[in-house]
Amino acid sequence: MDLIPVAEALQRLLEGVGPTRAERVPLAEAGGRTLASDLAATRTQPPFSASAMDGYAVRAGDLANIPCDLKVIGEAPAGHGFSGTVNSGEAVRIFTGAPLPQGADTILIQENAERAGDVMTAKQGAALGTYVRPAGLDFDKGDVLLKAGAILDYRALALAAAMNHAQVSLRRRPRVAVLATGDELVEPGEEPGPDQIVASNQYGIAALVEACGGEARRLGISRDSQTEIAGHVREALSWNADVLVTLGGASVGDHDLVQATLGNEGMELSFWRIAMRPGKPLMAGHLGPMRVLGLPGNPVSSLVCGHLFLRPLLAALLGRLEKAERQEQAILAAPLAENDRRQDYLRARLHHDEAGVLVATPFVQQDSSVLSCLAAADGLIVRAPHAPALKAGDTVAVIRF
Ligand SMILES: Nc1nc2c(c(=O)[nH]1)N[C@H]1C(S)=C(S)[C@@H](COP(=O)(O)OP(=O)(O)OC[C@H]3O[C@@H](n4cnc5c(N)ncnc54)[C@H](O)[C@@H]3O)O[C@H]1N2
Ligand code: MOO
Repeated sequence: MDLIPVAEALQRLLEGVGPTRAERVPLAEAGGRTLASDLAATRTQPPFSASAMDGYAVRAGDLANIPCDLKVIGEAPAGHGFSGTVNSGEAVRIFTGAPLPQGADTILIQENAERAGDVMTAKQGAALGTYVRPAGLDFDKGDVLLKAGAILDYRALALAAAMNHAQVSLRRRPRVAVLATGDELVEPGEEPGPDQIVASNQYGIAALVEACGGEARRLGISRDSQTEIAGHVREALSWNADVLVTLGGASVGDHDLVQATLGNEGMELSFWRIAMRPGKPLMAGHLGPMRVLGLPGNPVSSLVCGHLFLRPLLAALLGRLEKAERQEQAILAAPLAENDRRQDYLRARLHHDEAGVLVATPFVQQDSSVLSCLAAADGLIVRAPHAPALKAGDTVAVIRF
């Protein structure tokens, strides 16, 4: 069977994936989540012309000849506007955030004024409108400032609050069940038998899911038994998982039972085996409404495939605005041999040289079981199938973690 190009696999994976349903969530619980609909301002901000500094509300025309004396006729702290009018020759003591009184058009900061009783001496002039924030400087009622699909990061969250939304309509977090498979695996903290290793991927994938706005549920480790794997698949279905991610058992060995088991459970296979390294045995399908992403067992293969496929799948389920992987150009620090038919993803350190140019240094060790290099890498060098040999100083495409 031919290996499928990465771009085609990604396109097929995302085909027909729509966003999860919307739910109303209190703003305090909305951080990091995704808006389901556009958010418009319910009020104008600032709602009135306001002072941007502590000082005196004056008429700019009164400051034509400096120094000059103005009569202080009242005070306007934030939250308590002055109700009178500032006429020529008058000033109001004002504080940052207070509404600009009627008649005044300019703020003279207190550093440029001297006060004696109810007389203020202006020591410097101020151009018309200085330190006045006009009403609507930030936004007007009805302005759509956050779009459906935007992530409510700390900045967007503050803006939603300023727009006076106590609740927001968000996409339900996609549910992702994560199943590790293999007789050789034990959970971290357990004592492995003589032929066993500690399983790692399920923790990495679950963390990736949470970081991408999903809700992860680790189903534990299934032995290499069709009955046991099937039991976990049903568990994922009864949890109403949007996605089941299986780890391992995806290749061609006698004990690689995941695909066959899923097939017996009714999974429709979308594709299997991708022209990429690591990650060749990646598999995708769906079992009723539940998408299935079968990742290879090698830890680096699982996590690189998670980065390249699971992240965009979660973005699509959340209806997020930015889905495409951003590639950058970097200068190679070491030569690379000609590539074979699989698109290569090489773990690399990235840094900026003295001239500010991005430099990529591939790790010598690229075995797909070596997690330490993945954790130390800043990104991946991407090499197209059959890319020619490169020397140090040549340009490569990179993606950052
Ligand atoms: N004859 C062939 N053999 C293999 C091929 C092939 O095309 N022909 N493909 C190789 C490639 S590429 C990969 S990648 C691996 C992936 O195979 P599986 O997805 O079936 O993974 P396993 O065999 O179950 O495990 C591979 C490796 O990873 C370890 N593993 C599994 N799960 C975990 C986990 N949760 N945490 C940590 N480590 C895990 C497992 O012990 C194995 O060492 O197949 C090649 N073989
Ligand atoms: O594709 Mo496997 O993921 O090379 O190691």
